Amino acid sequence: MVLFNLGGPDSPGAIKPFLVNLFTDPAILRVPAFLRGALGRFIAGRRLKPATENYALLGGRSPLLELTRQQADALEAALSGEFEARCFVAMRYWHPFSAETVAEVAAWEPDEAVLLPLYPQYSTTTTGSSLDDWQAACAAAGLRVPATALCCWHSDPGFAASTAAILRRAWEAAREALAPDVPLRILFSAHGLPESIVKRGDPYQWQVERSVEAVMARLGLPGAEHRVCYQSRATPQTWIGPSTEEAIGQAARDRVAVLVCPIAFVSEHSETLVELDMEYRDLADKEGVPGYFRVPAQNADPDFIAALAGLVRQARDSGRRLCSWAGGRQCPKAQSDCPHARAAQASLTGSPGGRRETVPARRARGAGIDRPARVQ
Ligand SMILES: C=CC1=C(C)c2cc3[nH]c(cc4nc(cc5[nH]c(cc1n2)c(C)c5CCC(=O)O)C(CCC(=O)O)=C4C)c(C)c3C=C
Ligand SMILES: [Fe+2]
Ligand SMILES: [Fe+2]
Repeated sequence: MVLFNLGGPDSPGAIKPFLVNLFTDPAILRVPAFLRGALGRFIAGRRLKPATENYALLGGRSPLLELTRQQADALEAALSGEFEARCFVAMRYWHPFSAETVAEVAAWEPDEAVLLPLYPQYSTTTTGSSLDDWQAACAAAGLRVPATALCCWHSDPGFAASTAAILRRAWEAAREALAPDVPLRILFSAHGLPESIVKRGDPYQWQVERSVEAVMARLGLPGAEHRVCYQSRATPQTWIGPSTEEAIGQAARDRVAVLVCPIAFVSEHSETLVELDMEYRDLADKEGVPGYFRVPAQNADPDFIAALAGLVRQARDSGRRLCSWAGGRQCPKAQSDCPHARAAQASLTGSPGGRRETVPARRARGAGIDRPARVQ
């Protein structure tokens, strides 16, 4: 298995190159290639001060890698009795980059790979970018291994149930802390996206809404009031809304307390620990919201890890059905399975799928896993 996430700086000196990597990604900065380098570095420079201040509050570094490694270890342990599996981590904008992880994977010589982006909802800016990067790193290293990518698991029952259980515990703690006559509203806060990206067909917002429905259906609190909102606007363009700040302002006007539940992040990092726990809490105090509570991210919660293990089992049983967002079409609502389970199969496996081929079989026909060139 390979778990993908965005990555975060591991020291104050890493913040600038991390931001440059992020803002020069063509999936994030959609301008002609000849402009992207200079413009991306300019935007990264503008973001450096606030990002540095945020990471300083976390000791100068992001906890994301450590928490993702804990998830990887827990997932490996959860599947250990069933098949020989190792779980690797690849980050998009800071170490370990895909190229580094491809080298590790190649050295282990697996029969097959399950690619599991730790983004429940598909966005071209996250899952799409990570899988493209992985594919490019595999091609550069000559790694050919049958791979299944789990691209959209926004409504997976295990994900929804484990999230609902964590939310339920937080709801009960919040209710105990509040006076009985103060209403409590759940704010599902997802990372925002520029509106233009959604208009061009990115299914992320639609999938966020499906996740919220799936969690609410399992929460066991009929009538609990909830809203969806979007945080972490990082550029001056129009982003999808309402923003989490607006939702907090509305809660103040409605005189209701809020329980903020991250719905697009499955680990703690700067956008939960700083933005949600510090900035938005301060805003809620300032606006006079009668109570502010936050649902913890899943991290290595055992039920969540069991859900990931279920996804991996499903992927292995699927006959290597690949799922990749190709062509910018919206997920058709009627389709319960992932709607873009087509084109990437050939590109990731080098074959149109079908029976799994083992490492010895590939070697026998001279097409074994090539050892990658030295990784930078
Ligand atoms: C145009 C900019 C950005 C888009 C689009 C975007 C989408 C997006 N991001 C996540 C999850 C994470 N983002 C993280 C950090 C981060 N993201 C942006 C910008 C965009 N993200 C910036 C500039 C940063 C750096 C931090 C900062 O400057 O505030 C992180 C990791 C942070 C950490 O502490 O490790 C995650 C995770 C999602 C899910 C998403 C779209 C769906
Ligand atoms: Fe998909
Ligand atoms: Fe982000």
